Amino acid sequence: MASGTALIYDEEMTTHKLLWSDPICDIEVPERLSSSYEQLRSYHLVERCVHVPAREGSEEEILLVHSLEHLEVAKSTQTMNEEELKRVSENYDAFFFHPSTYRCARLAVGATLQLVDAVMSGKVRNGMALVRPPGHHSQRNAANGFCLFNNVAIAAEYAKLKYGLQRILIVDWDVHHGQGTQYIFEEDPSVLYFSWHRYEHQEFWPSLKESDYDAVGLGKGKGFNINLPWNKVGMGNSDYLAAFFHVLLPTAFEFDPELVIVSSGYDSGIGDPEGQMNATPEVFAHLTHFLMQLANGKLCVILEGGYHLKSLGESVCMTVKTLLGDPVPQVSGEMAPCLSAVESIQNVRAAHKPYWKWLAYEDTSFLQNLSTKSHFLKTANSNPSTEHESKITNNNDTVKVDRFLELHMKNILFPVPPIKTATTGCEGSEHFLSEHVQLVKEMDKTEVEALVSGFYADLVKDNKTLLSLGSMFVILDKILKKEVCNGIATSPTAALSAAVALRHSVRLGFQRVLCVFVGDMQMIPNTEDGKMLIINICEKEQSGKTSCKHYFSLNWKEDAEGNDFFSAVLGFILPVAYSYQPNLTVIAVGPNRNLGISGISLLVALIQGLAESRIFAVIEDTEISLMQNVAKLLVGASTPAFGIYVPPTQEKVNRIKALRDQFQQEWKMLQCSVKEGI
Ligand SMILES: CC(O)(O)NCCCCNCCCN
Ligand SMILES: [Zn+2]
Repeated sequence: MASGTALIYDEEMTTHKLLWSDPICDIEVPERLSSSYEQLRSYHLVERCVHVPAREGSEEEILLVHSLEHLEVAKSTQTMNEEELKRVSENYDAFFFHPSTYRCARLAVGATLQLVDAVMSGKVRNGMALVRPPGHHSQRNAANGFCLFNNVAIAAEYAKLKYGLQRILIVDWDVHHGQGTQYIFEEDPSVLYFSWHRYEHQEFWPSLKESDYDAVGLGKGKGFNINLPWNKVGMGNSDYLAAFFHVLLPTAFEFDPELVIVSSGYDSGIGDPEGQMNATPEVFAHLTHFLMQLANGKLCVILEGGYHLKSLGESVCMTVKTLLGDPVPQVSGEMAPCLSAVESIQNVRAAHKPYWKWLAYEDTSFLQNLSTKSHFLKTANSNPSTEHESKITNNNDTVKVDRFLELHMKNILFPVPPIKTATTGCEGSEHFLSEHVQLVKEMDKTEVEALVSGFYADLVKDNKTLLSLGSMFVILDKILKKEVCNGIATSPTAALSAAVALRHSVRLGFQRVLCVFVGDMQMIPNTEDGKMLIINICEKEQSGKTSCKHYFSLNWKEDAEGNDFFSAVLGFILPVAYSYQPNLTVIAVGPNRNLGISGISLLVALIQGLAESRIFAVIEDTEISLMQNVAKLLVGASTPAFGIYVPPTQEKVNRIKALRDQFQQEWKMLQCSVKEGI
């Protein structure tokens, strides 16, 4: 199994720079690259990565996407003087040439391809390339928006050719629409292009009609181009996460890419003069973590934009930290997407309904047909309360943003726990022990009895249960003290152990404990006014207990053909969990589980984004192979395998929709449509 994270950086790419005054292009400065690299060094992240050198992209590789004419024009600029450079630059929208631009652009292409090779050859699992000039605006025959060659588009064509790939996902989280990439793959069903971008109803650059949500691709490519326009500035963490839960991730898992490439622009982050958005650097750790669950972890992150140096640097570090497998920091801010964001999410889901199975039963019926887009213009003048009040009044106040970020990042970059996973010497653990795993000693009986005496004492009869509780307490303590990141234990009665673990965690001081219980829960602890939130995934309604704000019973029967649990995890469990913002997650699998190992693995993999990846897993001791799968995921030893994708049935979609409709006011991350008339 490939491991390791590549970092590609060559300071020669800092020689390209603007030689004359141009208020549009003067933000694309060489320091974008050097200060990002310095930030990575200051957090000791460079030394943890595998260094892969850049190289020059060849002319042949550039011609995979660009015309010979475009290549020749670019090549001819190397020997031009400033006046000639200025004249050539004026042929393009927002581009500048320097005598070294051509060389730098070829290095940017080559660095990108080096990263694709390192990942596809298994030399590393994933990686990041810090490159400039960026690429996603450049087109077959034109430079545009600071971009000369389309690095990411060339990488996709290169990967198809060299590795015979048939499904590549490009995620473009830059705040500008990568229209170049869209044009290149518009008719190509083997490349799924997703972009969100500041749009403001076509007001914002590049102000194209084809950047709107109804540009779904052409011909055979229909459905493989996804545009999510942001029609207001000030979008934040919750808007970005909602876009992943309700648009990108369900589509990405159905598409099942063999490789994921990110057009990683950080001008969608707070403080950036171009984006004017509010998302804080740690959100990129979450976005990266989600994409690492696709394509067996094969993820190539390529720098695009990002013009506030401090915001850019912090976001780059959050991305690389996550690629390295570090715990994902708690995401800040109110977990409630704004009305405008939900509208855009609803529109793009409606536009793509004809092309994706996961959307087949989502009813977008009450939407008027898409031609009457004016229907949603009503929020163009919506009352400000439903939009995010922008934390930073104007992003141009760089010093103010620097200070905000200084404070904000202080309590985020916690020390990485020395050990990933603690476990007892339980059945089957010998298979995954490594330097990342710590065996915990048993607790002695009297100590356990003392701890359990408060409650459930009558339930704890036999020695075996007592001992399993003992090791559980030791693991929980280590997680609480942040000596380990997560832990796993087996139990003869997982339901009892989970209940005891929940009570113990609350008593130890965890304020919000999320418990996801798979199987027959037998006993349901009371959720103590919100200190716990329980999601029970069971085969049948628990006797009498109906769902309420802090207790959900989600009926689910594993599909015989494969894994149909994606819609439940992405459309319900994660939105509720992110709304709740737990500081500990307990995952328990009881007897007669109703989910396959791949469904449970998906749940464990995705839920690691919560509670700073603090997870305690307790598994019924009869489930040896499940235990090993979960343990490997917690250690980070294996890239996830989630089985054969099966779309949800109408009945299952309706069950999730019913829960969503019922609880979307309590847990606002569930929102993915605006009801008529409110
Ligand atoms: C890589 C990137 O997406 O960050 N390039 C952004 C280019 C912004 C150009 N702005 C032109 C404004 C004209 N009024
Ligand atoms: Zn951009």
